[in-house]
Amino acid sequence: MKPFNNFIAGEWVPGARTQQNINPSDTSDVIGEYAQASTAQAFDAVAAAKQASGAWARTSVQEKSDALDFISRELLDRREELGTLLAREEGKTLADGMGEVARAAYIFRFFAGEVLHAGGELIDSVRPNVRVEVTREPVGVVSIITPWNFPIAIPAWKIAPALAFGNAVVLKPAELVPGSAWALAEIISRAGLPAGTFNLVIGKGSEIGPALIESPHVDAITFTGSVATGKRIASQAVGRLAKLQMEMGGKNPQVILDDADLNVAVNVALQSAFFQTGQRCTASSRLIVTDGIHDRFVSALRERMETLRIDHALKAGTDIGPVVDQQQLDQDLRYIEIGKEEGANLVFGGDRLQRDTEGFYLQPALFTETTAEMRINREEIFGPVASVMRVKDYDEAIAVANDTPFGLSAGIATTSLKHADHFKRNSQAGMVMVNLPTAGVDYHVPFGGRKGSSYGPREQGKAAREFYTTVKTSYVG
Ligand SMILES: NC(=O)C1=CN([C@@H]2O[C@H](COP(=O)(O)OP(=O)(O)OC[C@H]3O[C@@H](n4cnc5c(N)ncnc54)[C@H](OP(=O)(O)O)[C@@H]3O)[C@@H](O)[C@H]2O)C=CC1
Ligand SMILES: O=C(O)CCC(=O)C(=O)O
Repeated sequence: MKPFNNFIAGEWVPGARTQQNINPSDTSDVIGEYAQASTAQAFDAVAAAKQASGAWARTSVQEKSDALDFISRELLDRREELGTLLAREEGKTLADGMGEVARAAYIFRFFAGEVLHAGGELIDSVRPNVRVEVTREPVGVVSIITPWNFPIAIPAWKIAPALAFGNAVVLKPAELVPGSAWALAEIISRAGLPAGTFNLVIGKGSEIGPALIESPHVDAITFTGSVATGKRIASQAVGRLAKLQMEMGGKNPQVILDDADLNVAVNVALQSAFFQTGQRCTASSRLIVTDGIHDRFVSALRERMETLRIDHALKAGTDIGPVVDQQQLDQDLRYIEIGKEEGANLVFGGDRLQRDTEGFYLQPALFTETTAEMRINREEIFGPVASVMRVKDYDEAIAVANDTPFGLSAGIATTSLKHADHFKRNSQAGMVMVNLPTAGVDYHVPFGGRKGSSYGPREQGKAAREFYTTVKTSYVG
């Protein structure tokens, strides 16, 4: 099998070794051999980006916009092929894989437009005969470190604005899912960028990550992943004052009030907690339900859970694919045991499932009679495991919802305008959903959270400009 190589300084470069990319729906299916970059190669990629950054920054906005548009079109044209690859390597369903590729395409299209809107401000000075210009310049070299759960959308929503605003890039995708990132890199390699503007290094974060964080040539680091890795990266980057943006975990609440439409409530809970195997930082794992609807809600949710088809990600009719790998499956099963030991009532699921192919299949699990202090309600599991907390009224619901070290996304199911409005204003989360799942966001508006979930400027939409540019104020006499 011919390996898929790194892309450094405009060349496809073999790594120090290779690693197999395995399908979590069928562990006998090897998707490909992917290069593993050495530390020296990671430094080479940073050096190449440093060298190229000036040329790309000076490239006309028309050429920048055309390049991003080219990438967008090809992603859209190939959404089925790339969606299949994504579903094969990550385990989300084909529909979700194709949806994610389309989302990546629309992100590139959005930033192809943003390139043309970049501009500054002309402001009257407080002094006579002086003019003030506020402009934005590229930050320089951006290291992009991404997780496995959105193998093409997350790289896209970091690469597209980085390039749109004139930066050079080094991408390090999660080692579990190099295929989608490689395919995206291959498209970018044909988009007409000067050599070195975009670089891909595939490999283990603990080995090549430090080069992308500690090199003095790296001006900014954008990371999505776990809190533990985020904190490690922050401590390495802040010492040399690199610009930093981090999206990390969540423990997102979904509030269900007595006055909710039961169907809506069950749909949002089912979607947010279990679809895409609960492997979304925006998934809701804490279902906070008021007393008057509690029993009806639990029984209706349970009934719907029984109908879910957990199977091979590429099989027609599959609702939920496998967990991404053995390590994540072990973590999910461990938390299910912890929940039981803590005295929570496992009303449905939680079992390992056997299917026609050998994969990491897990029946989504629902706990009831849980309390806010339980570890299953405080720690991010990142799997299809949700717990119901019974509360007496809205006031208790919002207090419980906010009682978490995280603050990414929060949802409420209600028909009360008063409660919906109060929740929007008082939820301590970066994103609030009313009668919608906590997961599944638009690509053209700000994305990010508060507290332990996020650090640094927001991602996506117009807000992305803040991280990928630096402001200059010029005074002209
Ligand atoms: N808030 C958000 O937007 C999101 C948050 N997440 C969170 O991410 C976690 C799951 O993703 P996962 O990929 O396991 O997260 P990790 O934090 O383990 O990994 C994220 C990325 O960081 C890399 N990495 C690991 N160690 C280092 C290091 N020392 N230096 C530099 N890079 C490093 C990883 O590489 P490698 O793969 O090679 O280890 C990977 O590319 C969950 O906790 C989830 O909540 C996930 C998606 C979105
Ligand atoms: O919910 C979404 O659409 C995005 C979620 C996300 O970025 C994540 O889970 O990593």
